[in-house]
Amino acid sequence: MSKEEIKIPKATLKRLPLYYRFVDTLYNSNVDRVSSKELSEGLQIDSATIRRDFSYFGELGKKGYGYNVAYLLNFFKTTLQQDMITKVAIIGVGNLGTALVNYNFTVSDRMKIEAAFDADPAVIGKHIGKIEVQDIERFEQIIEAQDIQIVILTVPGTAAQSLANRVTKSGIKGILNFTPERLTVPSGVHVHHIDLGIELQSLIFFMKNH
Ligand SMILES: NC(=O)c1ccc[n+]([C@@H]2O[C@H](COP(=O)([O-])OP(=O)(O)OC[C@H]3O[C@@H](n4cnc5c(N)ncnc54)[C@H](O)[C@@H]3O)[C@@H](O)[C@H]2O)c1
Repeated sequence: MSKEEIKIPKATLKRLPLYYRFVDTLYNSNVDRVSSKELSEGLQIDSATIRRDFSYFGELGKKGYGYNVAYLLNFFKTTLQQDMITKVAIIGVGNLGTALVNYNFTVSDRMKIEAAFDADPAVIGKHIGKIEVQDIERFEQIIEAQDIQIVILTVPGTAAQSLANRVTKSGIKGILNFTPERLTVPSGVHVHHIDLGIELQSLIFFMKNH
């Protein structure tokens, strides 16, 4: 069966960047091979899950040999389309937005926040590193000119849905939503919701129960 015919579960896809980052670290430390047990210990994901995840991607390793790190790295890189630069815009340059623009994804030099927007005249025109905060009124014009593919929302929850409507109308197909608001978007648009509260809660749960 070809890779295209296999429906890879969302949970597996969400773990891909973790695998990528970990394998990249191994590669940079001159490690040649890694077993699913080592991956499991390093990533704190049980080895059965790792083996199942990897089984969706075909023959990535040999039994008893472990996985070839260079091969894995290349595979994850391609799968994550790391060889294409993904341009990201952020809307809402307050506490969280400023931190994210400053951070600008050290995991990869192929994903970049290239534009930032806000509605507050006190924030518009500010520079955060190389990024100048633009007036949200100019959103459509700028994302088209800069070929932006993903939008991060770090605005108050009350502004999130109307901005999501505007963002999807402009043709953006991916939103990373940090607001507490559950967004309704047209089909074909992907929304990932990040909630530190839920992450913490699940960490506490695992600490208590495992
Ligand atoms: N997901 C998480 O784990 C997490 C953690 C902290 C905060 N948050 C959420 O992230 C969001 C931002 O938090 P914050 O502390 O940075 O808030 P903040 O008030 O510091 O920043 C929000 C920014 O959005 C701007 N804004 C408001 N309406 C806008 C609009 N229509 N268009 C463009 N810009 C607009 C404001 O001018 C402000 O600069 C909130 O929704 C908060 O609940 C999420």
